[in-house]
Amino acid sequence: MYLIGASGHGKVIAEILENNGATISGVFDDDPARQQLLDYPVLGPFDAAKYPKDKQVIISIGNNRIRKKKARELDTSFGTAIHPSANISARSRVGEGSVIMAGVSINCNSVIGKHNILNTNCSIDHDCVLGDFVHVSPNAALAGNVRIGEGTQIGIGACVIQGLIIGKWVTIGAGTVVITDVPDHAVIVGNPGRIIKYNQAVPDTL
Ligand SMILES: CC(=O)SCCNC(=O)CCNC(=O)[C@H](O)C(C)(C)COP(=O)(O)OP(=O)(O)OC[C@H]1O[C@@H](n2cnc3c(N)ncnc32)[C@H](O)[C@@H]1OP(=O)(O)O
Repeated sequence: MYLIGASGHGKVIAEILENNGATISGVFDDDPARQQLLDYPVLGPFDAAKYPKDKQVIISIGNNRIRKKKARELDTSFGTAIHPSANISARSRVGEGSVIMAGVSINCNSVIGKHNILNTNCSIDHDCVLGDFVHVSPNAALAGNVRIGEGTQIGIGACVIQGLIIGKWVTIGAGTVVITDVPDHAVIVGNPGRIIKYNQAVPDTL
């Protein structure tokens, strides 16, 4: 597996892969200041043409927009990293490029999009549908039948009641209690959650 992104998020993914007995064949980052990720030297920017195509890639970048931009740029196949302690229903699906941290639960009939981050101990209940490039932060919880649009971040410890539709490129603040649908690009905080502003729109062509 190749990792693109040598930040703290990359460390967590590297450890998951190690736990699973996978081989990390290279770690890459565009930032020349990043020289090392755990025991792995950072090999500079990733150039897909230079590396064998038989190995898969995970984009280990926490920022949803940057992760999407990188995914669009790369003509390669993407792997997943799923911590052995994650509890994933056999009736749910996890898209390519997604990473599932320790203690995550995904209950039945849920669909997790591509390049998602399901962070430590988050809980995705039955029949949820998450778009691509979503990040559900540590200890956040989605009740049943929740839909999340592309690029949205659910903040640490936030919760979303059942049946809601959360738009794309939304930010749900830490600890927010979401009890109504949320429109695209909204930033919402508090209990009950209220919109405080809107994120800059992200073009579909990003
Ligand atoms: C492994 C990992 O590290 S995963 C990363 C997990 N990280 C997160 O979940 C972070 C989530 N981010 C937040 O909660 C942020 O506070 C955001 C994105 C909601 C807002 O950040 P900013 O855009 O910088 O807004 P800012 O800090 O200026 O706050 C704006 C107002 O909202 C309030 N506010 C911000 N966040 C919250 C929150 N989570 N709950 C309640 N109120 C909040 C602020 O107090 C401020 O109120 P005021 O205008 O009355 O002073």
